[in-house]
Amino acid sequence: MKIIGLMSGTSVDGIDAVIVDIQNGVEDHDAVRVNVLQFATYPYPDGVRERILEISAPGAGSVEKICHLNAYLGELFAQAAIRIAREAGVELASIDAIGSHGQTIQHLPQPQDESGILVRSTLQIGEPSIIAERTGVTTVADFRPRDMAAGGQGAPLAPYGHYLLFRHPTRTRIVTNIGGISNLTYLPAGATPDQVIAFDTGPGNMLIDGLMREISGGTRVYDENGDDAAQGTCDADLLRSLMTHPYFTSKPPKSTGREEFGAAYLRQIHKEAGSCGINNADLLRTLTEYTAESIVYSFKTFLPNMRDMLETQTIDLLFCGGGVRNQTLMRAVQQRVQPLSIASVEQVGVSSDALEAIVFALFARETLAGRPANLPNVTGSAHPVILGKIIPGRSFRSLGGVSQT
Ligand SMILES: Nc1ncnc2c1ncn2[C@@H]1O[C@H](COP(=O)(O)OP(=O)(O)OP(=O)(O)O)[C@@H](O)[C@H]1O
Ligand SMILES: CC(=O)N[C@H]1[C@@H]2OC[C@@H](O2)[C@@H](O)[C@@H]1O[C@H](C)C(=O)O
Repeated sequence: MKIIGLMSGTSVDGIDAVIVDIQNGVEDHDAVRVNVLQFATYPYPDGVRERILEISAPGAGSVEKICHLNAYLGELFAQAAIRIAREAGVELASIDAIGSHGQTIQHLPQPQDESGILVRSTLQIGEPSIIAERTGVTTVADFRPRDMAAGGQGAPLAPYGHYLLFRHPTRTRIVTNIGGISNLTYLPAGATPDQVIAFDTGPGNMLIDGLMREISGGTRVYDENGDDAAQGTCDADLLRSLMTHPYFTSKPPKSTGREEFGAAYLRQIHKEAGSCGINNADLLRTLTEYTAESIVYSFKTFLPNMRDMLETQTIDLLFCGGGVRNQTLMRAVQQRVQPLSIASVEQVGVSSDALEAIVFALFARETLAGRPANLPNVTGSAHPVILGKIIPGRSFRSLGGVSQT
């Protein structure tokens, strides 16, 4: 079956769109083989990123703006689906489903007490009704809230996709996605779903990107190849101080976002750096080392036998997401996991850039087949749940499936 996956992540750099062809029958989910027919990232039109960040910031988003952007992003996601199909030379009518993550504008996974009712919330926008209407294709979206309703963090969800795509009978693997936020999935050799450990490790490129925008007055949105950070020197005292952030020692299940590691946090870091007389180049290098340090700290703190496995090189460390292009960042990770050599997911045959969109294409299939795609031991939900909301397309048909437990 052919499915389109659509994703815009916490970097808010554009819409990742993929068309995958899944050869296996829908009942055969445990040995899924995904063939990527086409992948592209369609940048947001000018000014849209800023508008998304504005409505994501505390106190800044009016309900009108959110309501409008939900519909506008729905249009942009629909255009992305239509465009990727055209570029692949595939008729929309032959697409079985679209899985759309949408754009996270708020993620509040810590329960807030409302007179004894514990409320967790998360909001992804990019109206799926518009995607289904414009494409005629059954669209599955809004994957996170159901996991939250079952007591989970609603994130990270990709680990189930990582489990389907990367688990190995004899090799233990860690898949680390360095997007805006970084998240890892630990897959012990011969893993069963309940053995997967996964969580957000903290900042990915978010702080690096934020500082680059500031330094360049908005003309540069990331540190290309990590070249600027390579010119600076890490400030060991600031790095030590940053590593005292309570997120790192808090035990999984855990997930995070811009709320914790976004603009307000960067302002705080700036203040601290300023009072220590740290220049911009050194601050950029320090933030790059901080990102690497927090990722490797997570490996060593929360994953079993990590130190031994690094020593004996009996683990594959696979990286994906835009951060793999930042060579200074990847060198900083490499130095911290010696003697092991890190690799990209590309080395095991999966596109690093397309991976998150592929995962949401897979999730659409799981939902339409009536199968849960959350991992309760990862998100903390009370039980497995079928994720998402289904907007029927023109020739909607249920793929059958099992009832939820
Ligand atoms: N050539 C490059 N050099 C350095 N960094 C790069 C390069 N290309 C991309 N990046 C980084 O990767 C980021 C985008 O990564 P990605 O698309 O994986 O993030 P995302 O999917 O939006 O985030 P998340 O996974 O947190 O939802 C950019 O914002 C930038 O920081
Ligand atoms: C709330 C939200 O959108 N979280 C994203 C973000 O980007 C990376 C990390 O933080 C992860 O928790 C998640 O995305 C991936 C796709 C996930 O759910 O696994």
